[in-house]
Amino acid sequence: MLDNINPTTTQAWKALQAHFEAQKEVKLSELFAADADRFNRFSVEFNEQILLDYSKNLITEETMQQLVALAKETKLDSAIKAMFSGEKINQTEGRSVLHTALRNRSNTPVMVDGEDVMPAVNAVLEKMKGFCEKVHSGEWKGYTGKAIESIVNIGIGGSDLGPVMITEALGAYKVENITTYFVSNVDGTHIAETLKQVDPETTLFLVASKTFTTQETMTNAHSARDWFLAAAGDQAHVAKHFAALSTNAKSVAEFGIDTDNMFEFWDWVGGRYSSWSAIGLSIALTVGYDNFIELLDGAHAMDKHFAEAELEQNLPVILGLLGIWYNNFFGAESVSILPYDQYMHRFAAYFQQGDMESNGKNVDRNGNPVDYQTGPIIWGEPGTNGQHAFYQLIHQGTKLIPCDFIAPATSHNPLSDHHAKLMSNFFAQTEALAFGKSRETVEAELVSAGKSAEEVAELAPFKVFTGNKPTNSILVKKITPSSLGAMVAMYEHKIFVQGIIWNIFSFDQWGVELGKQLANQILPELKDGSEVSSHDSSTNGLINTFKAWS
Ligand SMILES: O=P(O)(O)OC[C@H]1O[C@](O)(CO)[C@@H](O)[C@@H]1O
Repeated sequence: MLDNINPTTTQAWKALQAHFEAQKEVKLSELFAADADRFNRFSVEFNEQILLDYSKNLITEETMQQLVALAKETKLDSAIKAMFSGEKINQTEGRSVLHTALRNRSNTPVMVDGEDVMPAVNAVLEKMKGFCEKVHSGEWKGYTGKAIESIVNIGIGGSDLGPVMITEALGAYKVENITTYFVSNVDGTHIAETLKQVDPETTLFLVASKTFTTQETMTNAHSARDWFLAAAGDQAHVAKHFAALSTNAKSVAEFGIDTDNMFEFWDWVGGRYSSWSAIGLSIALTVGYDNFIELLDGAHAMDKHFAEAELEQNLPVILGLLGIWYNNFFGAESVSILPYDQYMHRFAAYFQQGDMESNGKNVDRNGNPVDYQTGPIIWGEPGTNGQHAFYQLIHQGTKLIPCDFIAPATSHNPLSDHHAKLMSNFFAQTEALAFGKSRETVEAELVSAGKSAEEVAELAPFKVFTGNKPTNSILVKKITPSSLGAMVAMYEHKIFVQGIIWNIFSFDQWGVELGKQLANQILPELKDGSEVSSHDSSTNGLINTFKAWS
């Protein structure tokens, strides 16, 4: 059981509040001017792979000490132990939270209900390995004897976003002769457009669903099967073209997928934490099984760091605490994740679910409404595209938006000076956000551009950058399966840290249920043309207009 501590009642919270009042006007320019060693003081390196520079945050040593005190007072240490040891910390669903066991490469026993889960984890990995070997070697043949060329992963949420993000992020590692597609949206366009690109004789569908009941996924899976059977004819051919990644063997069999083609995982794997499980089969098929294992290795190294490093030196803890500083004391509403790496273009989208589905909660672990802010809004796009879209607001808007800038030191595509240009933007942006441009500098520039005194006075206010916008810089040596695994695990654990301190349950997602229930009620009402009157006037009006127009 997790401790149950309202963070706002702790000594540390009160101290942080007083500290915030005393230093909320602090200026990054002054902090840097006063301390030549600030970069060294506020940066941590992980395994010569990842450098987290958090010196461009609105913090002093005292801030960090008090934030760490908050983590200690809210019993983060014991919560970390509880998670890794398989305690049922997902209390509203009565489940352990063990995505860390899926990548437990040291293979030490992890117990759930008195049983070590590692033999089952390893058995599924072996099965994935064998399957990948057969598909990649061409030994696995479709119903006309041809090798597999296309993989279509059908899943949504955690059964889609992680595999999409990781296969894209590891684009440089893709195996030859396999093209992977992802279908998630129940909008028929998604599956229809995908099916136009593939050939039933050479396509393997992975139906990825923890529950195997999700409306979007099952609808797409049925349409894929219909399309396949229209070409293949015989139901017996399904076995060569459909595999299931699920916890629900019964529904997999009912769908008609041979359970030999089922890759199992368990209820102690949360959907949004499931890329490390059988849900990762699309990853292993796309980038190769060995690279999938390297991904797990990287995540495991971060797990060890999270479990063992001092809180003051612990990357996920530092990130989590900084997030709390802005979310709960500065009143920041969102966090932007900005990867300066085209391969990582879905990273922010992935952690939108990871973070917002985990920590978007308004009751605490007692079931009482919280009277403080919990999970932030997560958003972002790859740099430099974001610079030409929304950075204006980050630089000169009225909202405080803490940003995580992520970039690899080495590019997989060292084409002329592209990477130097990309990186110059990465460095420039955090510098500009931190230090801005003063009125004096703006005026001097306008004068030297030959503007009159009147023009200078007129234009200057619009060209001033106040600066003092906080950022983290995450410099990665190179985006490899291992460093990516470490980075994903780092963000996962950041979310954990914050959920513990906010005294909420991070591993359920009841908030997605109501919409599903109502959609199920509305669906039969759309079947005929009769007028609907069972809802509020807006919903009735929309449904009836839809019926009239469709
Ligand atoms: O893997 P499943 O069971 O199809 O669920 C898909 C997604 O739906 C959710 O339950 C709700 O969006 C997610 O948590 C999950 O990742």
